[in-house]
Amino acid sequence: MKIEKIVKTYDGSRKVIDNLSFEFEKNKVYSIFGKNGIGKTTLLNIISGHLSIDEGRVFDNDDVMLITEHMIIFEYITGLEFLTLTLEHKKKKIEVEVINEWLEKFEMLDSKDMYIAEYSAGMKYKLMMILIFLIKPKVLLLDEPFAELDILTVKKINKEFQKIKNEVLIIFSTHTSNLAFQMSDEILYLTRKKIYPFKNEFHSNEELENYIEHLMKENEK
Ligand SMILES: Nc1ncnc2c1ncn2[C@@H]1O[C@H](COP(=O)(O)OP(=O)(O)OP(=O)(O)O)[C@@H](O)[C@H]1O
Repeated sequence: MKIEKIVKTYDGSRKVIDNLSFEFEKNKVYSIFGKNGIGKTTLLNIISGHLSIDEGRVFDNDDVMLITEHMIIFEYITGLEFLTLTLEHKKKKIEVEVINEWLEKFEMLDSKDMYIAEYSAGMKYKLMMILIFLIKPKVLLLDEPFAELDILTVKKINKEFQKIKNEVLIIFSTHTSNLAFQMSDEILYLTRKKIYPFKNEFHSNEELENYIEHLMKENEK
C-alpha cells in the first residue's frame, strides 16, 4: 500500500497534510506517532477512503478496515448476529465452529447471545477484533486502539497480529509508547510534510519514549 503526494486541506484552505508520500511494506506492523493535531486520524481516514483528498493518490487500499475509538456498531442485535450478518454482507463463508473458537479465545462465548447494547466498551472492542481476525482484510487501520482493553487481551491481540501480519498490513496510531514498543516492527513519526520511519530496535520502552520525545522537540525548532 502506498500514499503518493497527498495534500489535504480542511475548510478550503487549512493545509493539514502537505505533499506526503510513503510506501508501506507487507509483513510489518506499523505504529504512527505524532503530536496532537498533526494529522494521524486524518491520514488513517484518507487511507481508508473515508476522507477525500485535494491532491495525490492512495494505492492498493481496496480492502481496508478502520477501527476507531468511537465505532458505531449496531446495538440491538446480539454479538453473534453482528458477526454472522457482517460476514454474510462481506460474502465470507466461515463455519460456526470457527466463529465460536474466536469468541472463546476472547472470552466472549458466554455473551455472544447478549444484545450489543448490554456490552461494555471493552466487549464491543473485542467483538470488532474477532471480526477482524475472521475477515482478515488486506489492510487494517486502528486509530488509538486498545484503551478499553485489559493487558491480557492486548497481549492476545498482539500474538494474533504477529501471526497474520504476512497477510494483513497493520497500521495503528498511538500516543502510548509501550504499545508501539511491544507491537510494532516499525515506528512512523508523522509531521505535516513527511513520515520519518524507524525500526523498533529499542531495548526498552523508556528508550523508545526518549527517542520520540527527542523527535518532537526537534520538530518544534
Ligand atoms: N472535520 C474537520 N474539520 C476541520 N478541521 C479538522 C477536522 N478534523 C480534523 N481537523 C484538523 O486537522 C488537524 C489534524 O487533526 P487529526 O485529528 O487528524 O490529528 P491527530 O494527529 O489525530 O490528533 P490527536 O493526536 O490529537 O488525536 C487538526 O488541526 C484538526 O483541527
